Amino acid sequence: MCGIVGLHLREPSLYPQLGALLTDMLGQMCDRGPDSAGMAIYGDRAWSPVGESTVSLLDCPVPAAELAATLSASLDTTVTGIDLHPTTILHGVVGAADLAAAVRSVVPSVRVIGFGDDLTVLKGVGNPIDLANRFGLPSASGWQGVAHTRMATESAVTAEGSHPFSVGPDQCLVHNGSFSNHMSIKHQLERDGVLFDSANDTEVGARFVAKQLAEGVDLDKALLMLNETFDGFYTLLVSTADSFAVVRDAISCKPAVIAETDQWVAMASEYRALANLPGVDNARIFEPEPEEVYVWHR
Ligand SMILES: NC(=O)CC[C@H](N)C(=O)O
Repeated sequence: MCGIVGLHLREPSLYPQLGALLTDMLGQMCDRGPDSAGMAIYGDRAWSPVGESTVSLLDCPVPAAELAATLSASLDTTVTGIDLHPTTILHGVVGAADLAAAVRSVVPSVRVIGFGDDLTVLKGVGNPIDLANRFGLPSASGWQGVAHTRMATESAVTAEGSHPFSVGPDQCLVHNGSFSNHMSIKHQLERDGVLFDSANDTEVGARFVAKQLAEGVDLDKALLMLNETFDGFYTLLVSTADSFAVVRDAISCKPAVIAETDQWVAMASEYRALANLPGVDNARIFEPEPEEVYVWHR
């Protein structure tokens, strides 16, 4: 199983409702992955203020305020820290990659689970709705959000094994299914210098896409390349700083439904997660075709 939900808002008047809408969608998918979950929000101005970058961390051994004070001194700018156990969020007027590098030099054991100009990633072990409420997801705002409930197939039930995998700037990938040739692709990526954080098969897909994007390949092409390279079962939802994309394998046994209106584009593993969205009765609703790449841009 595993449950995927995602919402790309076109209508700015809906931005304040993003977190509430996404929480409702996530709640419908709890039974597809009740043990751990994760979510990514683009554009929440408390977590990702305009003009600042944001870095999301997992299992940070230092209180957020203490780490922020240390980083503020070393980077000579104001860094703000927010504790959302087991996730920590930091934001400041410094490049996202520089902030992440500074964090790693202060706390080498920490795991960076997301970084960018607009993106906050939150992950944990436990009931997905309990986690969402603990993180404050229902009151989050923004223009795009993704959430995932995990039923582990390829690695242990841990916070770092939960999705989204966010390994490039403002990028996220969530997956329902399992890749069957991920170890050989992982070894090839490692030979190319790519480093991994977990034993999870989905991380290999995320690293593969991030590598293509870093090399200047566009998202459509990167997902076509993923189709050509990865075997196994997958429905993937991939998001970037300006895009929202869905792709499935050739057999497409992992469910997916897309709904689209003038105000939003939404995707979920099952229709019931879309049923409460405003205006869904007038949405264009369809199941994505096998090996077809669907991309919407902001
Ligand atoms: N049930 C799933 O879809 C699992 C997704 C992925 N293979 C994982 O282990 O995290």
